[in-house]
This record gives sequence, structure tokens and C-alpha cells, in this order.
Amino acid sequence: MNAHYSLLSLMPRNYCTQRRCKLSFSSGIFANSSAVANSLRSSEERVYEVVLKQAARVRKQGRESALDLKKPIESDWNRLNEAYERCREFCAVYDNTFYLGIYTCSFSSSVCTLLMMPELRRAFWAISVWCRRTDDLVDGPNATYITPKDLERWEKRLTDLFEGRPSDVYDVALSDTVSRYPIDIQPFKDMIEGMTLDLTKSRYENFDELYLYCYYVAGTVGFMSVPVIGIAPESKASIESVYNAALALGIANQLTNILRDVGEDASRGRIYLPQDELAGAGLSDDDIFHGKVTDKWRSFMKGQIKRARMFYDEAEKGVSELNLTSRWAVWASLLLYRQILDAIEANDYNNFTKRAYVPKAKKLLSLPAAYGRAFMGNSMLAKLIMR
Ligand SMILES: CC(C)=CCC/C(C)=C/CC/C(C)=C/CC/C(C)=C/COP(=O)(O)OP(=O)(O)O
Repeated sequence: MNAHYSLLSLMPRNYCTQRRCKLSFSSGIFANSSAVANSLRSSEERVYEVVLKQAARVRKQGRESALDLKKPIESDWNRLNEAYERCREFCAVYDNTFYLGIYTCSFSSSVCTLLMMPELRRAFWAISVWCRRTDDLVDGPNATYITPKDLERWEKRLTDLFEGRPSDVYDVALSDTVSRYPIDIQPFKDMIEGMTLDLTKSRYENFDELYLYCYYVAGTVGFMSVPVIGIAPESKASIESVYNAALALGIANQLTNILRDVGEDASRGRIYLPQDELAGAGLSDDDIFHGKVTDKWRSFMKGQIKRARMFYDEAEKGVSELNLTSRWAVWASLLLYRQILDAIEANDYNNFTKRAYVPKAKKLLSLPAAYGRAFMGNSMLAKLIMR
């Protein structure tokens, strides 16, 4: 394990890799194979390149939410308002979803959306709609008919809208959003890549593979969001560190999602848990398909939950660097989604037949807690009161 550490720390500039390495290895549960460490480096390196690319773009256009208030001609305003309104309606229909949890938050899209400024909300609606439509290609009613070729077409549409040639009303809104904020196309392309994986892959050999998948389907959302939210003008943090935290939140959310949905995914023949770690815990695919909660399973789950929490801890470091106006919403989504892990524990790790969920009352209680974190900062006192 130490050898992997030093190998990884030899890499120049790679703040992310070294930090993530700690995240992945410090619990000591995932450190038994050099193949894991080597491939871990490659996934993280790949993702870190996106962090650098995004940070360079933000540096060029400004750290704060770079809302470009250029006024289009009046008829465009109407067209745009109509497009954003359609996105809002679309999001309302998908009320229970988590995409950009900061405004959907599963229990009431309106509550968390209201925590955001109106312009930001519109941008998030547009991004959410695109993410949801992308996800629906492989998870929606037509999923069985979707081929990699269709995803290629979807990517072509994406390029078009980034170049100002939207194909439909939802794309009109997103095309406007990406022209106003320093949003790079790469996370969007990567999300499509994640959907391609969902079409072709139902097992993940090790955490390195899973990490990349989590980046594709959820870390990307963090990269799409921060350019809209913006970094607080008073923040001294590097842009890269804020993007790392955003990435960590996406990964944490997705890991939580995976741990919550083990039974549901298994019923579709999918296992998103690292195969080598399952084997290391003396578990097999069959154990998952049979869905029996044993001590082996509990102990395996404890390790997985511990790792997810480490990603949340990593994410926490960046939330306070975001623009104050949106911090509350991000805290709310973080605190809410993290509680799903507590719910899995409360279910005695039965994520085969029991869905872990956070009761409404608890969710509501998270809002003042999030408010405290956002406005009282990260002090020990705030943490104690607000947990
Ligand atoms: C921390 C910092 C610096 C910034 C925040 C950056 C943000 C907003 C990151 C959010 C990332 C995010 C919300 C990713 C979505 C991940 C996810 C698990 C999506 C799953 O969605 P659904 O499958 O609809 O979930 P539910 O099944 O729970 O409805």
C-alpha cells in the first residue's frame, strides 16, 4: 500500500490523485491489489484532466458565476422564456429525481429550488432536463431500443446546441445557458459515455472502474453545476479544489445511489459493486442475486458506506467556497442524500428488499441544518448544532 502511495505521490501537480488516493486507501479495505492501485491512478488522472480543463476555462471567464446579462432581441426573450418554462415543467414532472439535487432534492423540488436565485434556477432546469433526457435514453421506456449509434446521434445534437444550433425547445434553453456560463462540453460528453457504459457493461471489476462510471454519470453533474453557481468572491480556494469537491459530491451521491439500489439493480442483472472487493469479502454475484443479509454482507457494506462518507467529507470542504446565494441549496442536497447511508444502516444493511429512504420530517429538519452550515460557516460549533 505504501508503495502505491509513493508511486502516486510522485506524480507532479496531481493534487486530486493524491487526495483521492487517501480517500480510497486510508480505510485499508481496498488496498490489496497493485492492479487496483495502478488502474485507480489512470481513472483519476483522466478525470483530473477534466478538472484542469474546466478550471482553465473558469479562470479565463471569471471565478464567480459568470452570468452574461447580454440581452437578446425581444422575440428571442419570448422564445427563451418559453423554453425555460418548458424545462421547469419538465423538472416538475420528474419531482422525485435527484438530478441536480440542489433543486430537486427528491422530496420537493420546489423547496430546494426556491433556495436558489431565479437566473440560476433557470440554468439548472435546462441542465437537469438534458441530464434526465440523457439518462432516459438508457433507463427510460425506450431503453431497450437504444443502441450506441443513438447515443452518437445524441452527442451530435449536443455539439450542435453548444455551437448555437439547438434542435428543440429544451435544447434552446440549454444552448442559452451554456452561452452564458463557463460550462465546458466535456462533462456532457462524458455523461453520454456513462450511458454507453450502461448499455454495454453490467459488472465493475474494481473501484477504479466504478469510480470512472460514477464520474461519468454523476461527477459530471458537479462540473456542470459549479460554473453556474460560481465561487464566492472572498474564497481563497483554488478553482481546482472547488471542482474536486464538486466531483466528490457527485461520486458520493452516485455511490449512495448504488448502495441504496443493490436489490433493484440486481433484479435487472446489474451489479455496480466492485467485483474484487466482493470476492475479497467472500461474496459472489449469487449472494447478491439471492439477497440474503449475512454478517459477511454487513461487513462488506460497512466498508462501502465508509468510503461513500469519505467522499461526502471531501465534498464538504468545497461547499463553503461556493457563492453564498447557492450554498444553502448545496448543503441541503448533501445533508439529505448522505442520510440515505444512515437509512441503509438503520435497515440493518438490507438493501436487497428494503429501500432506504429519509422520512419527510427528517428531510425538512435538514433545511435549517443546511442554512446553518451555509451561513454560519464550517465552524465546529456550526457542525455540532447542525448535524
Ligand atoms: C460541493 C461543491 C463544491 C459543489 C456542488 C456541485 C454539485 C451541485 C454537485 C451535485 C452532483 C449531483 C447532484 C449528482 C447527481 C447524482 C445522482 C445520484 C443522480 C441520481 O439521480 P436519480 O437516479 O434520479 O436519483 P433518485 O433515484 O434518488 O431520485
